[in-house]
Amino acid sequence: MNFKPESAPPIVEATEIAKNFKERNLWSGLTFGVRSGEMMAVRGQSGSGKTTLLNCVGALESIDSGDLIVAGTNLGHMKGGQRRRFFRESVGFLFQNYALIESWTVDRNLQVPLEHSHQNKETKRRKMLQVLDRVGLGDILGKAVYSLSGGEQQRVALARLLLKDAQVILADEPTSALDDHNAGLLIELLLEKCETGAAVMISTHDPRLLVACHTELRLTDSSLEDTTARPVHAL
Ligand SMILES: Nc1ncnc2c1ncn2[C@@H]1O[C@H](COP(=O)(O)OP(=O)(O)OP(=O)(O)O)[C@@H](O)[C@H]1O
Repeated sequence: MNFKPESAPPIVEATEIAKNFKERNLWSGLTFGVRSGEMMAVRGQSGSGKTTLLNCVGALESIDSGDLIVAGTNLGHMKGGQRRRFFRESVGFLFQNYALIESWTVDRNLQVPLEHSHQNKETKRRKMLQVLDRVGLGDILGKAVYSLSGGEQQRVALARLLLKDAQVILADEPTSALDDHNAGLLIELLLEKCETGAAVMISTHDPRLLVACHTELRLTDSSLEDTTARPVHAL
């Protein structure tokens, strides 16, 4: 793919950021950047704070010190309501547990990213069917999410992500329930998001996904040893 690290503008800029839970320092001194068109893998053992880092970049949680600028906005200075708006407008998040509302239909879940769009009902329905098709699902708009398999639910979550025009895409272990075919599809779709200018950060151990990432950030659990993080330009 045509990723040009030097020429692309930074979308995520973290400088000496730290996160604590009570007396425990999860990570500190974390400095990295993710540029438009770049896909970064976030690695580290269980409990090293990968999900928390994605949550901070997505403004779902706050950092305790340092500067975190995402899509031109300094997240350190934001209050709760502003954070929620920032998340809604600028972030696409593929959650580990999919974050679909299980009692709702697929249609109602896919309406969420289109809520503030002025398109008419028929256009929205056509878009929803298009993204379902992209992830290999047919017209399942009327089905309740709880009636779908884990892999199908994960693909509905991916379809919802595709409907959102976000500058920052965050994905938490997105291939965990996917077979090789669907993992390949997910990688292809995330790289397409990169090509349209998004910055992508993925928490993953999956070698299928790691080889597709342009850069890598490693976290170590600071309760076990010193926290270090280093961006590695792998390609
Ligand atoms: N809101 C919270 N309050 C207190 N501790 C928390 C909170 N959120 C996460 N933690 C703790 O912070 C640590 C890091 O959690 P996190 O989920 O970010 O790690 P992770 O690297 O994504 O782990 P895994 O690979 O197992 O998903 C864990 O020990 C977790 O219990």
